[in-house]
Amino acid sequence: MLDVTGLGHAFGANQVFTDISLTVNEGELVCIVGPSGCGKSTLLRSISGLMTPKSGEILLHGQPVRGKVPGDLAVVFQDYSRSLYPWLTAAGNVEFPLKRLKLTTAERKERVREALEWVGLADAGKKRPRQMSGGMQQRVAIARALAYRPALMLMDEPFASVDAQTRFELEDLLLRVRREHDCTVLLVTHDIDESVYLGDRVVVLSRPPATVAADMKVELPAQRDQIKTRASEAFVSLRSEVARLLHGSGNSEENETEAAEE
Ligand SMILES: Nc1ncnc2c1ncn2[C@@H]1O[C@H](COP(=O)(O)OP(=O)(O)OP(=O)(O)O)[C@@H](O)[C@H]1O
Repeated sequence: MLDVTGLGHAFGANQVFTDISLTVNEGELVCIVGPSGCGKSTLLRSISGLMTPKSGEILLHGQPVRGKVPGDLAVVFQDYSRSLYPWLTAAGNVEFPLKRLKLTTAERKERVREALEWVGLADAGKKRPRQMSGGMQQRVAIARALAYRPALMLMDEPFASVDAQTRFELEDLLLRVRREHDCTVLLVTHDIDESVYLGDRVVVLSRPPATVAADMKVELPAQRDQIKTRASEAFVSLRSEVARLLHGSGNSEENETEAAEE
């Protein structure tokens, strides 16, 4: 569904990445991890058509994405406080992008109701962002993306701004919704454990100028559990491998500390 080939980008003299190639197949959840500054957000912005990279090609359903935002794509950013319209209710926020689609009012309302139900906010449709916790606001952002029914959902550190408990809940919510509704997801995270817990594959980027250091299949049962999965031998071994690759790429102190903890 998504084919990225030989992507390279520089901001002035700052070569961020060179020769990034990756694919995401229909129905897959692929996580990208990499050291700070290796261009993860730049890569997602390029795929979403918000910017044009200097070299390489991005094909979505075989069609090139070059500086135009594809219609069947949705993006969820880390910063929920800036991604929701504060003057709209939760339902209004979810409904807003649907106005671009050719739907009747009844169909639009039904999609909003359904998406809010998926994320456990069936009763919160009338609340405004300021009346909701951070975790609830991020659920609204996810509901908005899901209601749109994108062919591909891009998520840039979607759970980085919420507390640990909410993060676990939102991770499981993503896995459940994705299982039940067949979404294809490309998700960027700083968190090695999260990448292994969520991913069908983990793509590890090296430090800048970044390339793909590894593209690993996550051999864990599809049904995951925050306690059992994270304690399993397969999980521990995979996370060690990702940490080793990040460490091996000679990146930031943060990742070196993680690797040292193995
Ligand atoms: N609009 C811009 N203009 C100039 N430089 C930029 C711009 N956007 C990003 N950069 C630089 O490009 C590099 C990659 O940034 P990017 O945000 O894509 O990395 P990242 O891997 O997502 O980082 P982090 O993990 O810290 O969020 C950084 O050195 C950043 O300073």
